Amino acid sequence: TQSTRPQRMLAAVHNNATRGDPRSVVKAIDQFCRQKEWAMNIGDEKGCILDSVVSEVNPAMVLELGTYCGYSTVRIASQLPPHAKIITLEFNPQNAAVARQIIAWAGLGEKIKLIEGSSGDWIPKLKEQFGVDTFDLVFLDHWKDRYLPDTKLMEECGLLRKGSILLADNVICPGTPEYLEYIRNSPRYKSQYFKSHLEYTRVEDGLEKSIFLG
Ligand SMILES: O=c1[nH]cnc2c(O)cc(-c3ccc(F)cc3)c(-c3ccc(F)cc3)c12
Ligand SMILES: [Mg+2]
Repeated sequence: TQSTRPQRMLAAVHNNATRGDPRSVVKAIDQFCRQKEWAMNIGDEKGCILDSVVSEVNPAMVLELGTYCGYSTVRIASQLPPHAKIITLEFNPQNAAVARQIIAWAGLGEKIKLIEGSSGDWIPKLKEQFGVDTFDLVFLDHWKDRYLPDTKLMEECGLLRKGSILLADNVICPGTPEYLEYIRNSPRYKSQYFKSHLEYTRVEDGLEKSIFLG
């Protein structure tokens, strides 16, 4: 039967990355996406901006909305201090199955909790189910129409504290106009735009970094 793109990406990781070496997993995926098949990982150019935000925040608790195949999950987790954790939500079971194997290959299973399901369902359950207090960093990379409702949901569920950082992918391509309008005009956030390009292309895209002011 026909393989899927995520399955071919996983094969590229098994064939080209060293087990237990997260940077080689990231490199193998970027190589696959540049040379073989485009895929919607954040990629290396926006990935470097992600890396700099992660190292600046040095988070103990991270929430990622949208795992896909685990590229950014691995990229973030490889930079976390010991005992720090990332919870990542993925809606698509096929993507989640591939992400679990890519995360395992990178050797980061201890730092990463992958939850299958919708962000709207799971965000209200994170405190009771996983003993989460607040998140130091949230990476929004799931579905453009969910960025704003999920941000409001995180506020309502008390998952953000003064100083929590939200980093949102794709605010230009495909674009998240309602989210940008809210976050840039709300007195409860201070935002900054990082201009970049859509992964593996020359199309403009960017990341929006926002600090929750409480
Ligand atoms: O959905 C996305 N979630 C998280 N990151 C994404 C990303 O980094 C890129 C894209 C993207 C795909 C194709 C294209 F031409 C331009 C942008 C998408 C996306 C957008 C609309 C779609 F219909 C399906 C995928 C996502
Ligand atoms: Mg994205």
